[in-house]
Amino acid sequence: MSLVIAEQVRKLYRSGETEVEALKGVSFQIGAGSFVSFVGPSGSGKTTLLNLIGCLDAPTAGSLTVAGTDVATLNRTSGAAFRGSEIGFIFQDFNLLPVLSVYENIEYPLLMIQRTAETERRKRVMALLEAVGMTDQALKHPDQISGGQKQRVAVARALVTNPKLVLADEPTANLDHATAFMVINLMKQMRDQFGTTFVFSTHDPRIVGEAEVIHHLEDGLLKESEQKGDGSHD
Ligand SMILES: Nc1ncnc2c1ncn2[C@@H]1O[C@H](COP(=O)(O)OP(=O)(O)OP(=O)(O)O)[C@@H](O)[C@H]1O
Repeated sequence: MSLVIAEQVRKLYRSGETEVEALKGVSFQIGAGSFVSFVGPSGSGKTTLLNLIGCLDAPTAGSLTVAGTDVATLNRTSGAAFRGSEIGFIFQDFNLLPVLSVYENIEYPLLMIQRTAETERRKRVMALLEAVGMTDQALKHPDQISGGQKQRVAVARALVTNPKLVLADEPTANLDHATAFMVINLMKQMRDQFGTTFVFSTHDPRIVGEAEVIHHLEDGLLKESEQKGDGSHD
């Protein structure tokens, strides 16, 4: 079953007289429960594509379906509700709130987006803290933990709403190689444990090999797609 279906997706940015065609017609499908990477040089369109899949922006042409919803049918309000229930986000600069503890950062989407009751919130946050190995750091604040630990917290926060899809734009850009490798493998473990589909972008050839499906973007076009092994998992 495909969670994301893109057909001839184009994105044109206009500012004044200038036009940039960031995506020039890309087609692909992302299977539910898969671990996928978009790789390509700077300016190839990775962020643009992840923003479209994340319903943060709309395609100029073509069709894009995410979790059964044609993203063109979403407006500002329904788009926000859709993202809140179906999609988790991980960012390269972690985006943790400095005034909140590790526990509160993970809990935040449940309060702000899903308005979950307290007992259920506690249950979910504790389970995610455990899953990402951060239980003993729960009361610390972001400035008291390492970059790798911050990204672990961000992975937990992305998963706490139980989304079908987690999107990570260059999640390892601010991490050294060993830590980058650990974070990517944590994401893979989370896919195994929760069945969540993970899609990340990178231009780091050292970690891209960890993905099971690799889409190569170049100048707004999909040049090649590789599937490693049989793509199946338990
Ligand atoms: N908001 C925007 N307005 C105008 N042009 C844009 C905008 N966002 C991106 N672009 C252009 O679209 C193209 C693709 O950019 P995009 O950020 O998607 O690439 P990328 O592969 O993510 O690059 P990087 O690895 O450097 O983040 C580039 O030419 C970029 O300058």
